[in-house]
Amino acid sequence: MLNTLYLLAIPVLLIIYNICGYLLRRPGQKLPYPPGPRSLPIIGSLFDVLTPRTGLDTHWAIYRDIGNTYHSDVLHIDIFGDHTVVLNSAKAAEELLERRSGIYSSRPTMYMANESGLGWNFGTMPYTSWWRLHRRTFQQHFRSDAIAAYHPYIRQATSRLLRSLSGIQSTTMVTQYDDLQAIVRQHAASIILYTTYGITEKEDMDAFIELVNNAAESINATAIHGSFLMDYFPLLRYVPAWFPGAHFKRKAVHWAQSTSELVNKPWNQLRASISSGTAISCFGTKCLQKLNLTLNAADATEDTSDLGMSKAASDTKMEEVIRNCAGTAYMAGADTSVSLILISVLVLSHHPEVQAKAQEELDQVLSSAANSSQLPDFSDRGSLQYVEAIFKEILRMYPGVPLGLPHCSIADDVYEGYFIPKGTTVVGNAWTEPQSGTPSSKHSFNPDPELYAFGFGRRICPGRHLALDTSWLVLACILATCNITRISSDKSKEIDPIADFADGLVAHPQPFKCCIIPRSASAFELMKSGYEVGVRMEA
Ligand code: HEM
Repeated sequence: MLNTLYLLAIPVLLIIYNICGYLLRRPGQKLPYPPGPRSLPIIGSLFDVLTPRTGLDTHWAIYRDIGNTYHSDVLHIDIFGDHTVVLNSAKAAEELLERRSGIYSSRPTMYMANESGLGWNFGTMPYTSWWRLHRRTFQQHFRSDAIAAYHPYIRQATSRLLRSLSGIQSTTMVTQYDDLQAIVRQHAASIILYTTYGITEKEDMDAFIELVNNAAESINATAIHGSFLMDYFPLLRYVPAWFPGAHFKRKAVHWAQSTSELVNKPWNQLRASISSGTAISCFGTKCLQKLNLTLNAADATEDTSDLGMSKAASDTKMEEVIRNCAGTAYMAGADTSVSLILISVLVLSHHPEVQAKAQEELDQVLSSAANSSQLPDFSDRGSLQYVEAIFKEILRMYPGVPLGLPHCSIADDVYEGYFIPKGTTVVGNAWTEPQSGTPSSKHSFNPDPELYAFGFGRRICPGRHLALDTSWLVLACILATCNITRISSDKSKEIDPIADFADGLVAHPQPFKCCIIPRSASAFELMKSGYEVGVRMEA
């Protein structure tokens, strides 16, 4: 009975919602919306977006294909009166999200993410002074020059990754996806936990890796606009979790538990280590130290005026900002670099000729360095142009967060004669670059994929310097020491690196197998010793 009532309520709410939307439409709106699927009464283009074509369809591939159908790089999708504009070209994304960033830097209200307790994650916040305060606090410590201070730890973590890969190699020829994924996850999480909270203890690390793996599911599932009906019907958030059919609410309650633990547990641990005098210098300690210095200084200059409250009240708020930034970094950094490294391994396994050419370059550059038989280091990066080209090409062909986080317009706008109303969700689709060729077919890039894989304008990923340094070093070290091959006896089950990705905010390849084999006995030794032998200091 309750189920029937619930099902009847949905169309009634839809009709009221659409009538309100129609009545509220601005009279001046004469220009057409950008091209897109025909909008049916009430539901709009819902079926064009939802229709599963194969079990492996992803939102970014669907958007790209709809764009091809309508021969337009700017698409308009209307679902239940909610406007989404998808930008399927660098040109359109650059014009709207970069040049007109004054209009397009907000976020749509992410109802399901908020219900899942993600309101503290500043990636989900609209363009307000509260967001600006978070962004400024975060950026100061994740700039390119600030990241260089973490290079010694990134080398250590890369040594651990190589050692684990060499361990797999000694026990079995075939690298199973689960083993590879576990090694890469451990690597990414250890770097972000160290840089953010100064966490180095193995037991702590393991518990926190498990925590972020559970919590990352929430942002992965909720951040693509329209993944949940609640994005179109905010009223659904008032449905109680016990209500029949309200699976989404039960999911949100479950996620809210992990996301709350994620933002609080490592933060409380950092606070405790500061109190006991055992804290390691990291994002959290540096921010808190700066806050204390500012509070104690007579000429305090920390700009908290944005908060619109007294200095005393803003102290507590500032600590909340720092805690939120740390939690956002922890969540954003633990999953994304994993996808980039796994994609790199998968793509390289399909291109032995590219590996051979990169190894030629690496051998040449490393043998001319003062101490031969070394691993590539950050100071070699400028000389490794072919490795750089591979890295950029992988970012271009397989951007790890293809749709980024949704932007939202805060004013009416017109682009190429099309009307984009205020409040439109605007999505830059980075998955539209050609996925043909080999991961080495280019040496110059316009646009630079290092930028476009990381989003746009004022919301561009502020963690990209850490992500790029971390992933580049892994790629260069694996290329220097290993050959990656496909499993020839298992061809029927090979993963097509172009098609087979799981849908969600972060694009993870479907499980695949490969062989990661040391190139020689000395390469095997190097994998086991890592940077511990002959670490070169930064120039
Ligand atoms: C390969 C790894 C990564 C990729 C591909 C990536 C990509 C992205 C993309 C596409 C966005 C959305 C930008 C937009 O709205 O236009 C984003 C946002 C963000 N990323 Fe990353 N990211 C990566 C790693 C990281 C890391 C390691 C951190 C933290 C240290 C981080 C922190 C953030 C934050 C805080 C935001 C939200 C920015 C805001 O809303 O103002 N990301 N990232």
